[in-house]
Amino acid sequence: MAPVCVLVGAPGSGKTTVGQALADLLGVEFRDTDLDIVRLAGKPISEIFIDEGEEHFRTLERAAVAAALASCDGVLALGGGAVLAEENRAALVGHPVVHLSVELSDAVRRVGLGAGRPLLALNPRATLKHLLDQRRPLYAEVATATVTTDGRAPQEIAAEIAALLKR
Ligand SMILES: Nc1ncnc2c1ncn2[C@@H]1O[C@H](COP(=O)(O)OP(=O)(O)O)[C@@H](O)[C@H]1O
Ligand SMILES: O=C(O)C1=C[C@@H](OP(=O)(O)O)[C@@H](O)[C@H](O)C1
Ligand SMILES: [Mg+2]
Repeated sequence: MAPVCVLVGAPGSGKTTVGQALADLLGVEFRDTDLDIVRLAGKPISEIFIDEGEEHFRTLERAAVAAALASCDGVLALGGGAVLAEENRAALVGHPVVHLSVELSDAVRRVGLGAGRPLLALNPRATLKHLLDQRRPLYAEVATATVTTDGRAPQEIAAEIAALLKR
């Protein structure tokens, strides 16, 4: 069992939204490692960061990525920081991985004040700029395809990915 598509990209690139739209379009399961972590921990990600810290969240995330890659046969969205771990990047080799690319202005507009995203709680724009600079090479490293999301509707992006997967 393996996902038909794994979505990676920065916070606000639309992994969760486009992932759900793509799963609906393909008639397959939608899985999101953030939702798996929240369900297992029994609390929101912001509370995991407050109570146990980011390192603990990353440990839960590595386990969630490994479990989802082994058990999901639909569309799988990862959290934006999953690619930071070498273990996760290695686990993605051989899977169809789509990088949803987003420029700073659209990402800022979409995440707003960063509600629910603890890393963006303090200064969303500056933090997102830093995250994008740091992570763009990592998203590119794991991706087998890149799809631009700026100024485009989730349905349109999902349709482009569906067409890519048919090739
Ligand atoms: N292509 C898009 N155009 C406009 N808004 C979008 C788009 N994709 C996502 N959004 C909105 O941006 C916010 C973040 O989207 P989300 O899917 O949670 O991103 P991610 O999972 O990559 O962090 C949500 O409010 C969502 O409705
Ligand atoms: O970029 C990150 O490090 C994070 C992104 C979030 O997911 P989204 O990319 O779906 O917002 C979530 O996993 C957590 O808040 C950490
Ligand atoms: Mg998400």
